[in-house]
Amino acid sequence: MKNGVEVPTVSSSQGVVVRNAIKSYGVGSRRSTVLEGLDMNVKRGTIYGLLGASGCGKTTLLSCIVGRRSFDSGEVLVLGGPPGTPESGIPGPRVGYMPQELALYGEFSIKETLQYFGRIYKLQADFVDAQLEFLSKLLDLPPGHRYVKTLSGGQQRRVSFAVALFHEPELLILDEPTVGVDPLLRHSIWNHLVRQSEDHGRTVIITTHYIEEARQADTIGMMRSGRLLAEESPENLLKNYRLPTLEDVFLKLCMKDGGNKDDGGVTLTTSKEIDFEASRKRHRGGHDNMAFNVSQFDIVQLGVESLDNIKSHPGSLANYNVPSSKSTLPIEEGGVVCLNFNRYGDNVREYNNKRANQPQQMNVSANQNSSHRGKRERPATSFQMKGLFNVQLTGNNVNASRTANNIHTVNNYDGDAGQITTQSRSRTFKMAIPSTHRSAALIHKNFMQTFRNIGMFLFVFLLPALQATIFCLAIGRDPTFLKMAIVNDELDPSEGRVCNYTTDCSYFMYSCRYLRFIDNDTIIQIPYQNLPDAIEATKRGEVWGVVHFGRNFTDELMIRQADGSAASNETIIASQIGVTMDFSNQQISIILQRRLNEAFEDFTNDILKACAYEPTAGNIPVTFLDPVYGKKDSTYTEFMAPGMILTIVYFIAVALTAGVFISERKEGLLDRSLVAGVQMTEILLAHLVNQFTVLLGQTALVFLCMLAVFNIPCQGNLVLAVFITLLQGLCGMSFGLLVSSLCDSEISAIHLSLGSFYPTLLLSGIIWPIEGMSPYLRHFSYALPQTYAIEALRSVFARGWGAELPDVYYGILISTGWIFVMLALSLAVVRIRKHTG
Ligand SMILES: Nc1ncnc2c1ncn2[C@@H]1O[C@H](COP(=O)(O)OP(=O)(O)OP(=O)(O)O)[C@@H](O)[C@H]1O
Repeated sequence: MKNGVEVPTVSSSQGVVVRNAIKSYGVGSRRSTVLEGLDMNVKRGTIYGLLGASGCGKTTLLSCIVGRRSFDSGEVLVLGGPPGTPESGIPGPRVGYMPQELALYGEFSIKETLQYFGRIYKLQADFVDAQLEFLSKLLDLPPGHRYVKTLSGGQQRRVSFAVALFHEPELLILDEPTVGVDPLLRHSIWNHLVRQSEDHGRTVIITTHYIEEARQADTIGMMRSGRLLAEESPENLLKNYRLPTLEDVFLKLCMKDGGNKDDGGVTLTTSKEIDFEASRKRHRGGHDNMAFNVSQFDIVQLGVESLDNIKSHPGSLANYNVPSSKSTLPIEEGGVVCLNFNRYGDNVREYNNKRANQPQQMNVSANQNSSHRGKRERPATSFQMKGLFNVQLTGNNVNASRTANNIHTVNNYDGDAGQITTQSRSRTFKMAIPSTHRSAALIHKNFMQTFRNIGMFLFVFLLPALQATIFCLAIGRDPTFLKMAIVNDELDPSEGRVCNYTTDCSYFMYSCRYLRFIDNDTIIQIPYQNLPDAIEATKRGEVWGVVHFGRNFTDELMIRQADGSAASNETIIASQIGVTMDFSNQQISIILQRRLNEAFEDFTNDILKACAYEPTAGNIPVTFLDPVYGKKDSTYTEFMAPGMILTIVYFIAVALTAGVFISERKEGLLDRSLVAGVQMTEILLAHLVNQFTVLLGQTALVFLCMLAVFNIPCQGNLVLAVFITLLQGLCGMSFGLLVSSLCDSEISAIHLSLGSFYPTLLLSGIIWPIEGMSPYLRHFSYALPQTYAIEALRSVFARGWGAELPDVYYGILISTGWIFVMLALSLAVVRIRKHTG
């Protein structure tokens, strides 16, 4: 017992052992317990049928067995070790997992699907082909070239089943494989499973809703409300309860359980099959003759006394069937004694060092019984270990048991790197070195997925350039063809209100001369007879405003010029051009004001020139000389362009990354890949390669569009500008990953992404200068992932600055910092959710 929890006893015949498993979902008041102290024993080489009503916790249990979730408390040993440790071989090719979801890539053909998993398992091509042929017949699969997405639901489930079977794993975990399969095929599937267990010693755990088909299982676990009501052979269940069908037995058990939940009246079986007592006695007696053999992947704990014996009698290792002279670990038919030092960590290190220096070798070969229809490599189950000695001491007794929690150190063989690494078994973060073949398989798969749907690919690839084009066409240009009412009381009605003017130095019809300088592209002049009508038209929204000239405008303007500062109020009023505007649209009002003022400046310049004066003498004395950076007439488009480039690239990366990961998780593909031994780092790496390649193309097109087509000026180093953009793309990918780790569905991911889109857009200085914000908000804004990056890109574009200046390198540093922060947050969320959901 440990902390009141019974320590699972491991024997060579046990495939899966679960003890006192408790699992809840949710937190606080929403917390609900799904598994309530469940015990389970699955013998090796047998079929275990897990039966139970929908929602009783079968899938939860299986996902904990394959290591995709973890129990709140309790123990699980799979193939001799807790999931996630090298002893269990999970994740890895020793297990074949069929989740409840289809877990298939719709764009792949059946053959490509098996080839992909073949690459993950590093299987040889001829083996994959042979298996495809065999399983096609067995499962009545459609031709291999058929795309998964074009198959019927039942056919897709059979392909999913084939994926779990085809690498011939030691342990098959099948979550409702026979759903949607016709009775004939169900029969042949069960026959196959029986052959697998009987002829090849494979262990099968299968859940099904068809209770009667489970008669072919060796053991049946009847589950209800997170507990096993019975765990027996079908024959015993029928015999013990004297009922004709398993369904009747299950019903009876449920009724009994409903009446008295604490006493189901069912005895659960436990297996304690290795008896080391005799060996222990011999061992205590004389230190000499202790000898025991263990079968494959048994974990043996040795007591302190045993270690003392080993230390004081180096030769006594021979007594554990370890001939020290040959420096070979005890192996019998692929069995391995895995000795774990726990309290004696130093001794382990010392001992391991010694062993490592010796040219010892241990061949660990799993699945000796399994047949091989073709040649294949088994990266995790057939390998050579050099100097692996891992001895655990838990007390004075030699026993054959271990717990998940009291093993703090396990030795891990990295098949690809060819190294044994010591790592913590506790819930600490561990970073695995990506394997080349799995990474290559994932990258290949990602590219196939990307290019298979060419229409979608082109849309995604061209989308940023399309958005950039739309931005340049729609944003920042001056409004044109704005209607203004012109009421000119200088015109003579008797002469038909004709607007004549001269271009010489004469004082004649200045109103018409002024109107001539109004930019016709911006303002359309609509003549009105009188001021009230024009004002009414403005109120009705027919024009943006009224330009009004008094009856004696030219004369009064002359008097005003002549009188200078002595001009009377009446003269000033009579000489003004009265403009009454609809100011409801700020941008339009600003542009109208600017154009009317520019027209007046041009008008005075024209008269002064005609009268042989210096034309600019009439201008206001504030003069803007040549700018240090930028152009005097730079547009709003140029101001916004850097922010738009980064926003487009950032949010496309967010959407793509979040979309890929959420759909992979929802469809069960992530679970299937991870159980197959794929590391999260490899999935990330493959996505990075794929996404980054697309990002490079997208960035090139966006820059081409902005700079070459729409002439947005870039004064600085183009490579630096591209680098900042790519960093923001990576930042977006990291945020997408965080979104996918937080959200269960695409809808919630869209909400979160959109929820972050507008604050980012508004707070990052894309639309409006940061300097316009309150000082407090400005601090917050600068902490966002895009603000400094936008400033940096703007400085490169408009000022031509390099990475040595703070405005630029802050952008680079803060983007990089955010990438790491968001990656770390994603991993933290993934780990928390593994334990809570
Ligand atoms: N991620 C989760 N968060 C909260 N509750 C969950 C989660 N996953 C499962 N549950 C709940 O846990 C209970 C057991 O679910 P589980 O999927 O293990 O049942 P099951 O026996 O496999 O059902 P079925 O036969 O229908 O697949 C159900 O009530 C389910 O709603």
